[in-house]
Amino acid sequence: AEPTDSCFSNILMLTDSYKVTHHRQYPDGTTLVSSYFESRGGKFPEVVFFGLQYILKRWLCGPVITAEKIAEAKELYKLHFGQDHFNEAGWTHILEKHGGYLPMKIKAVPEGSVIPYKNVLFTVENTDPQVPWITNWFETLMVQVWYPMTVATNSRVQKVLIAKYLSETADNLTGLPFKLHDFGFRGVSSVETAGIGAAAHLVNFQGTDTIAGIVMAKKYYSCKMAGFSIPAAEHSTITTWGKHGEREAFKNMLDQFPTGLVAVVSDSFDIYNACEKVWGEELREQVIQRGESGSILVIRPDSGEPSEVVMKVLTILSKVFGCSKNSKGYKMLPPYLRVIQGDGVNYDVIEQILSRMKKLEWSADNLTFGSGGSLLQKHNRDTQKCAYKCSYCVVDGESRNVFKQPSTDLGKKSKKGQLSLQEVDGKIVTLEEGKGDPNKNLLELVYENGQLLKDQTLDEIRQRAEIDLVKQGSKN
Ligand SMILES: O=C1OCCC/C1=C\Nc1ccccc1
Repeated sequence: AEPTDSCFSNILMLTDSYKVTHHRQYPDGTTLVSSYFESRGGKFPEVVFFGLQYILKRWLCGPVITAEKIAEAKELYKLHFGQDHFNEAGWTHILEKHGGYLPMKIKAVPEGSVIPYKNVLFTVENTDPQVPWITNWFETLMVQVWYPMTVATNSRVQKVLIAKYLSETADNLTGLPFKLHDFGFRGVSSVETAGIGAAAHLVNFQGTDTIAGIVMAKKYYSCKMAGFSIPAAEHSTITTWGKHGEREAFKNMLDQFPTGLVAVVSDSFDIYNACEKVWGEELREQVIQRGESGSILVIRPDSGEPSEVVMKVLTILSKVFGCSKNSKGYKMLPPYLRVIQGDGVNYDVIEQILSRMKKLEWSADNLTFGSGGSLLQKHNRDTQKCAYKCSYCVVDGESRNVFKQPSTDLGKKSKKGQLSLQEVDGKIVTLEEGKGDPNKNLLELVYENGQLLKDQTLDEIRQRAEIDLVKQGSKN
């Protein structure tokens, strides 16, 4: 566990209140509770599993239980419930017998795996028969994996979409990793959310402005530099030059960043005038001359109906700077000029823009997208119906397959018995009631008794999550 200055450093207080009372609710003689996590369904038919390793490393590894934390929790729950419900004896047992390490075992599918929903993604069980209630104590923290998993899933679906249009209208897919840039830091609910959400996007892409994600990927996924960005203007660095200062402001951008890529938001007053008169006439020569060193100006609209604005900007720019046809016969701006659309972007808007560009014979390679709230925040646990349920237990030595099957919603039916994830006839399926072959279980032991047994890197995770580029390419 990392030295936290946060007030959330006592995991005895990082659970739902009702769970504090659950040790008294299991049948006497219960020695094992085994639970599992799945996406029961939802928006995307297959999910990218990502983010459990962060939760394990952040909260569950090492001697996380101490006498001080037990005392602090005991006091808090006495006030919270008005009675003594906190299981002081149980946690003291873990402290004394296990040195504060959690007697728990977790098997999970490798991170970055792309798994059809309705499949077990990880299983949890207690390793000390005296504390079976520990399995579901940590449901609260571990189910938060819904967030990075859903962000990675949604981000990947957009990668497949953009790859499709690139394979149809671009010379190659080289630019794909940078075609969806993370703009979401300010739009999420916390710095931690930004970190894990941005890291989830970086499973699929390499363009980000959410620095928290870089830090997260470095610290928890052994990735030295997970994402990249470029010098870019914001409205204040343009508008401070005055209503009639846009030319100076734009020229300053070219002067301050004479080589490489530079992005300039150009809609402060009139994006079309900015493209035609300022970039296209007043600064035209400098833009072209800059291109001689391979440098690129990225013009950024930031308002208006996205597909209409992008098309008008492309049309104006091609009029003043010219354009050529690529190997697929689609129009390309000169190599020193590109466009980035970062306003109102989501899956449907990307589809709308790229299909309209294709119809008007423009290559998708002219454009990059930025996405914020839709990429990192516009999700909830129900988007992929993520749930954690007990499927197996042992009471007085007797094994029991456990399940729920609500007559009022069979979609909430849970899996029974000991589960394993296996490939059967090329399909990934979940085998229930102990029917799986332990040697073919895709779930791997990642955590046992406070130790992380598998330390996965972002690099390997990216490979696992890679989309089928060949299939995309072959579509043209
Ligand atoms: O507009 C924004 O909102 C908030 C996040 C950053 C941001 C823009 N950044 C950027 C980076 C690279 C090229 C162009 C823009």
